[in-house]
Amino acid sequence: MKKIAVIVAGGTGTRMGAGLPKQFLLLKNKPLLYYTIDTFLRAYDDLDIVLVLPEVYTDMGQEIIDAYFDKDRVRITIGGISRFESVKNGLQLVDDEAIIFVHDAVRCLVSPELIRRCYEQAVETGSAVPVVPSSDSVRLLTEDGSDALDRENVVLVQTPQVFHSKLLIPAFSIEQKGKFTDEASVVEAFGMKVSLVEGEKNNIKITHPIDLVIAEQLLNGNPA
Ligand SMILES: Nc1ccn([C@@H]2O[C@H](COP(=O)(O)OP(=O)(O)OP(=O)(O)O)[C@@H](O)[C@H]2O)c(=O)n1
Ligand SMILES: C[C@](O)(CO)[C@H](O)COP(=O)(O)O
Repeated sequence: MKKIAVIVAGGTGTRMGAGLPKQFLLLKNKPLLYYTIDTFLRAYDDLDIVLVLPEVYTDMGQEIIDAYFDKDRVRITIGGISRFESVKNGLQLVDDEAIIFVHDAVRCLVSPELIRRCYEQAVETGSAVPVVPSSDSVRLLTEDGSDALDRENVVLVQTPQVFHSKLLIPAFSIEQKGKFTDEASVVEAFGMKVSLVEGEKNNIKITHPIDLVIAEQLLNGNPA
C-alpha cells in the first residue's frame, strides 16, 4: 500500500513566542523540522511526504529539503488558518489510495518504531491513533467546580494519526464545527470509530520553551 505522510508545519508558534515558527528553531544545530522529516523517510523507503508550511516560509522549508533530503520524496503545500485547514490542504495532494500518516512537524522525536506500529495497525483496522497514559491526576471542569476522573480511563493523544485514505479523505469533507484538535475527532464526527495504539512518552509536542530543553536532552540520549 502506498504510504504518504502529511506533516503539518503550518503554524506560527504563538505559545513558543520565538518570532520564528518553532518548526524552524534549531535543535543541536539542525531545524526541528529536519528531525521529523528524516525519521519518516527512514521509517519506510517507499514513503513520500506532503509538507504543509505557512505561505511566507515555503522558501525556508524548501531550503531544508534541498540541504538534507531527496527532493523527489517531499512535496510542499501551503497551510491554512487552523490545523484542520492545514491537514485538509495537505490531503488535496493525495490522489491515489494510500495509508496516510498525519503528523505534527513539532513532534520531532517520533521514532521509526512508532511510525511502523501505527502503519501496521492502520493496514489491519483502517486507523491508528497513538496514546499514552497520564501520569498526572486528571479533573473535568464543570459549571460549579471540577470532578476527579479515574486516570485509568483517560489517555493523552499523540500523532502520527494514521488512516486509510478511503476513510480520512471523505471525513475531511466535513464542515469544521467547533474545534477539531486532531484527525481522530474529525473521523469520529464523520461517524467512524478509531483504533488506538501505544504511543511513546518521548514523542512530545514542542509547544513551550521548556519543551526545547527536554527535546535536546532526549536527543542527547538522556532520559527526560
Ligand atoms: N494553522 C496551523 C496550525 C498548526 N499547524 C501545525 O500543527 C502542529 C501542532 O500545532 P501547534 O503545536 O499548536 O503549533 P502552532 O499552531 O504553531 O503553535 P501555537 O498554537 O502555540 O501558535 C504544528 O506542527 C503546527 O505547525 C498547522 O499546520 N497549521
Ligand atoms: C494533534 C495533537 O498533537 C494531538 O495531541 C494536538 O491536538 C494538537 O494540538 P495543537 O493545539 O494544535 O498543538
